[in-house]
Amino acid sequence: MYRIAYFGPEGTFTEQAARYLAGGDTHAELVPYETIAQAMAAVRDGETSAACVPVENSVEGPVTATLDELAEDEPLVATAEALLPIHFTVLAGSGVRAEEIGTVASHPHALAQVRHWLDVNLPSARHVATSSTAAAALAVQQGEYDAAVAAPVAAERYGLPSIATEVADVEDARTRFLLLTRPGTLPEPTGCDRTSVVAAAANRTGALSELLTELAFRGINLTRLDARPIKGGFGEYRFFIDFEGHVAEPRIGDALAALRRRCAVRFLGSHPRADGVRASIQPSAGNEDFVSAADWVESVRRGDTA
Ligand SMILES: O=C(O)C(=O)C[C@]1(C(=O)O)C=C[C@@H](O)C=C1
Repeated sequence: MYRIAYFGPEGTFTEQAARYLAGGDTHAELVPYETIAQAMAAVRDGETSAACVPVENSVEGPVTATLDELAEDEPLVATAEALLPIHFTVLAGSGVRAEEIGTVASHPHALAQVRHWLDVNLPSARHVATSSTAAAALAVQQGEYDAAVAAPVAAERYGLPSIATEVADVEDARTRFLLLTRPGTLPEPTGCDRTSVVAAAANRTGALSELLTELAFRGINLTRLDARPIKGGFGEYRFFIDFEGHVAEPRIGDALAALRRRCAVRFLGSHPRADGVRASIQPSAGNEDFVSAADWVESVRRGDTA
């Protein structure tokens, strides 16, 4: 049985992403964990084969708990990703009328995505952060709070009436989710891939710029750059860098080796992009250019300088 841990409880957006990523695998068992750290520990400990967690949202940016967990402990790699449109449903406790709502609970990322809507529609409600959107729905069901901002599936799951649907301050808001496994066989390159690393750039002038220049020199397009503090070293950061391409490609392998020469790098995976965008290749920076240049160096070494 293929077991996938996910950031739960039941009814989170992450559960929807995990179902999508499980695809047609009817043998996949989805197992909820209360925190992102616990879902990732489950795959590290071998309790599950994979973990599904959110990594970035188009409105609120990185999911820092996921980034920090990826940089620490046993390495995990992303083998697939999902991109979900994010529209919220506002759920009220049974018998609670909209004008009586004094508390509204949700995951901080969700509250941030509907701040304007809440200011206009529930101006006197106090915002309460919960571990996930579904945890907020559960708390409302148990009478702890008056309302929750949650995924549409949570209404049915927790039997709560919705007072508003399709709620989102920013149209087209999306969250990207990763399917993480212990390191092993990589997915095949498709031409529309994303590679992720975390690099501990030295704390000195130009260190980050040198890393980015290695990628720029090879015509590699970045898709994300986030800095997270290294705990216990005030002012020291590690950099999460996502870029187009797959480690199996010569140009990406060359870039990774260059990053590795400069600082400690943890590889976080190469996998197909959910949006299907093809990697842009700059003139003289294609895989065949890297291969033929390396062949030429080999021929020079053999004494064949023609
Ligand atoms: O709480 C949930 O439902 C989640 O799956 C987490 C999460 C997030 O971390 O961004 C996922 C999607 C939404 O953007 C809001 C919350």
